[in-house]
Amino acid sequence: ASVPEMLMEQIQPPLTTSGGKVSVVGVGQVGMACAFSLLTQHICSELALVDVAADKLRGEMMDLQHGLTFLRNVKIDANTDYAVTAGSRVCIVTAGARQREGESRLSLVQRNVDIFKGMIPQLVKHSPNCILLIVSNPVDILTYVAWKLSGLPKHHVIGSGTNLDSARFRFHLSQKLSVAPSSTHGWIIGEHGDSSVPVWSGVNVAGVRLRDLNPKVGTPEDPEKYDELHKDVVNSAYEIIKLKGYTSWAIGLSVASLVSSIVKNMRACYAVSVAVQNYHGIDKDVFLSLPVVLGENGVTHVIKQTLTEAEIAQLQKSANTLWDVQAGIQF
Ligand SMILES: NC(=O)c1ccc[n+]([C@@H]2O[C@H](COP(=O)([O-])OP(=O)(O)OC[C@H]3O[C@@H](n4cnc5c(N)ncnc54)[C@H](O)[C@@H]3O)[C@@H](O)[C@H]2O)c1
Ligand SMILES: O=C1N[C@](c2ccsc2)(c2cccc(Nc3ccc(F)cc3)n2)CC(O)=C1Sc1ccccc1Cl
Repeated sequence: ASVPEMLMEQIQPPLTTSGGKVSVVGVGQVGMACAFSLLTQHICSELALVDVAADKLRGEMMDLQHGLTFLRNVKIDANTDYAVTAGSRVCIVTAGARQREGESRLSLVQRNVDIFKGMIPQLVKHSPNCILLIVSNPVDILTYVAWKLSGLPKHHVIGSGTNLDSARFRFHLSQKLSVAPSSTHGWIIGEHGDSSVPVWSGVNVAGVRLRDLNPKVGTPEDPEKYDELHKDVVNSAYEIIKLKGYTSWAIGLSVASLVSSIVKNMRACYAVSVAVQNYHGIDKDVFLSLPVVLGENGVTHVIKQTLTEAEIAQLQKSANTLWDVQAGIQF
């Protein structure tokens, strides 16, 4: 008899799949930060990695596997073949071409569309009921592209959107108030990145709105310059790129938080990129960030914020800009 046969008596064959499988496509800086955050926060019971760079892919898989002694047992697998992702609850997409020096957004979009054409149908073929979570940039446009290529219902496709923007905003607010970031609340919505929209009416600590304490909060006339907090969100993104060349830890943690709400059906609220046609007077078929409820079947509710005319105008301007870029895409 073999050692395993002498060691243990099999009662029944163990299942080869679990209910908590998550796949990450793209094992670059962002993808690996997502993977590490998922593992160390015990969010998934299975993790599959995919990339075109076969050696890096295998190296990252082995390196994570060797840390399992210090974690709960997670089945970690990796392959350039998408079959490795079969049965995933969530597929996180961080793969993509990086913007070249001076490259136009449309050019970068088309290069990423061409990458998505080979990726998205494969993910859906192996996990037809998965939630697609797009991180690759430009994230709002690529979330629309992923939805178009996937054939999935819109509420099964989300982009990380302004989840990271909001997290950075809450951090900067926490530093100004000397209160923990988890207790300083503020929602940034709309287009991810330079044109995001801070909803100042909702900025609060323990339900006390800063606008009720000082109506000038968020306006250029504010002597305490709270409006600088939104500028800091954008500036810090550029500063990190200048300092370390990429961003990883905050986006990895923010993505893991989104995945946690989905796989554990927590129904927590996040500002993520969703199909926004017919919300706030937006008539274009685009994806922008709004506060939504995330559960195991994806987006179950959109929170109906009261926005100012200026905020709505910014959303509609972004919707038109994205629609113009989307019109130029060769699917
Ligand atoms: N949404 C956000 O808030 C946010 C924040 C940070 C970064 N990002 C975006 O995340 C993306 C990844 O950033 P990064 O720093 O990890 O880039 P990276 O270059 O380090 O990693 C990209 C990975 O994608 C892989 N890849 C390329 N083509 C592929 C394909 N066809 N199939 C599978 N894998 C493929 C590459 O081999 C590489 O490992 C970028 O688009 C970046 O702009 C988004
Ligand atoms: O923290 C980042 N880093 C990135 C980055 C990561 C690796 S190389 C560049 C970043 C940083 C700064 C600008 C920028 N612009 C951009 C626009 C469209 C694209 F398709 C790709 C990148 N992107 C990618 C990205 O989306 C972020 S969040 C971010 C960016 C700009 C403004 C506000 C926020 Cl919250």
